[in-house]
Amino acid sequence: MPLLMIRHTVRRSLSTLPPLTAQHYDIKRGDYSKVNDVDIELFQSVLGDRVLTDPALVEPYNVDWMRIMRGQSKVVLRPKTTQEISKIMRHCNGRKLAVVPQGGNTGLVGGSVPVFDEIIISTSLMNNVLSLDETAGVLVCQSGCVLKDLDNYLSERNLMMPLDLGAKGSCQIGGNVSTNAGGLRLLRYGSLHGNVLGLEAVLASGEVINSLSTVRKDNTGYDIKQLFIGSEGTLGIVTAVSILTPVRPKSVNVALVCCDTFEQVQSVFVTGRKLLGEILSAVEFFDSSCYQLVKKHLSLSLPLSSHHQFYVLIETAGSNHSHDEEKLSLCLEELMSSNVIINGTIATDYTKMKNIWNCRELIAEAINKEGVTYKYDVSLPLKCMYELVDIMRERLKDKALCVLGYGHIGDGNLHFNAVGGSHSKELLDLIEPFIFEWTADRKGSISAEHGLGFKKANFINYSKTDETVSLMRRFKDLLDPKGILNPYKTLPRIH
Ligand SMILES: O=C(O)CC[C@@H](O)C(=O)O
Ligand SMILES: [Zn+2]
Repeated sequence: MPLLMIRHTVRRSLSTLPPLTAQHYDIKRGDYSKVNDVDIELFQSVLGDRVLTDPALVEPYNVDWMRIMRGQSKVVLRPKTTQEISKIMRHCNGRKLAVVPQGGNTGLVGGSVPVFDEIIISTSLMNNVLSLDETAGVLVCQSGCVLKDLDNYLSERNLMMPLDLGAKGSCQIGGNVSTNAGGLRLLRYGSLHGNVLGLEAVLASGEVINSLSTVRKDNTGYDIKQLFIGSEGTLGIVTAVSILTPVRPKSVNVALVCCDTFEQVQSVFVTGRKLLGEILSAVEFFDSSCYQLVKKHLSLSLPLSSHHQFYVLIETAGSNHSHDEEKLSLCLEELMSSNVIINGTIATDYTKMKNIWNCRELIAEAINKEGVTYKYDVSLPLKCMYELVDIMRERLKDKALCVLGYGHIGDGNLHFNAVGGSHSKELLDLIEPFIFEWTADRKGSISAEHGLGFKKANFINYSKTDETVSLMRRFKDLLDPKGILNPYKTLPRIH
């Protein structure tokens, strides 16, 4: 029996330009069958009226959050149970019908929407909490639970999700796990590879792999769940997750500081780590262009003047409010007296704290309102992280409306965004493959946390060796021999 039914909320983007379809990408449809009436009848026999074929209802599932990619799926399936997914997959595999699993559809690399007419399997109705062990702090839930709903549920029990991201109001835990989402507190709580204790997944054949362990230590051979974390729905459909839930901190403090140079931003991080130690829970940075866009599109009241080059958000999470606040104040004083920061403010109440976080968390939303965005999410050594933005700003001058850099400085993760007035091949060619080469030359990763999806799949070799990609293909062939699960994604496309 489910313990709780939770609500599903949807984040919408307001961009109005028509998204690109497969024709724009010069890629061929795979050798898959087309959905026919007999297939629809079979789906209806399993799901009843949870089969959508009305084009108006299917449309939102075909278009990604950024509204830059559109698939042409004719059918959306909305299962509620693992067994229903298993039956659907058995049929699709037998008929060689391609499918795309979809959670909250908040991905940024085109991984969650169809490219051609893949059947969309939405996990939105799989939103039950299955168990919570409050003593061990282990939650087990279906994959369609919305991240924020889970966190709210846990907060009533003084626990929290180890993961937090801007899309928390719509993204689903199954999507988070499938894409190995990083987010805002990885610095403190670590990645999903460490926090997920177990999962359940349905393979292309319909076989259910129950690896839903709830123990912290399980050293019984190959750790199969790790293969599904970050596989972007290409190896199986994650249907349930078992995850660690840390104790919710009693005291949270947030400061925003501003700097003139990126060297100073790095010093904020180094000093913060040294002086705040174990209570440091997030260090995020954004440049002045981000701040300007947030101001322009979201009319937030900005806590500091908008004329500085860089802003750094520092969060502490601990158990003793006055002690933590004092430590944070001392840290800011030290940064001021050593001329690392120009100004800074500490939020003294929840509203101010939320306002500072909004300035950071809503950057992606503000950028989306500006125009067609070329998004890159790279891991780089801290010392050369912003150099990339400077180089790109020079390279794209006169071609891009706006160039922005922000990200999770504590994780060495830069989000580089360039905004154009419309879809522009010229702009794209100036960015790619240059940005991947530059990143690979510095031993970075071409995807720190967003995944490869459709957009970055063909560039995997900048971050993985031929032998590794070949091994990935062998895993794919083993688990999905007909290649029906999320085709055209993650692995490089062979034309
Ligand atoms: O928009 C982006 O490039 C990053 C989105 C997200 O990962 C964030 O950190 O806000
Ligand atoms: Zn991010």
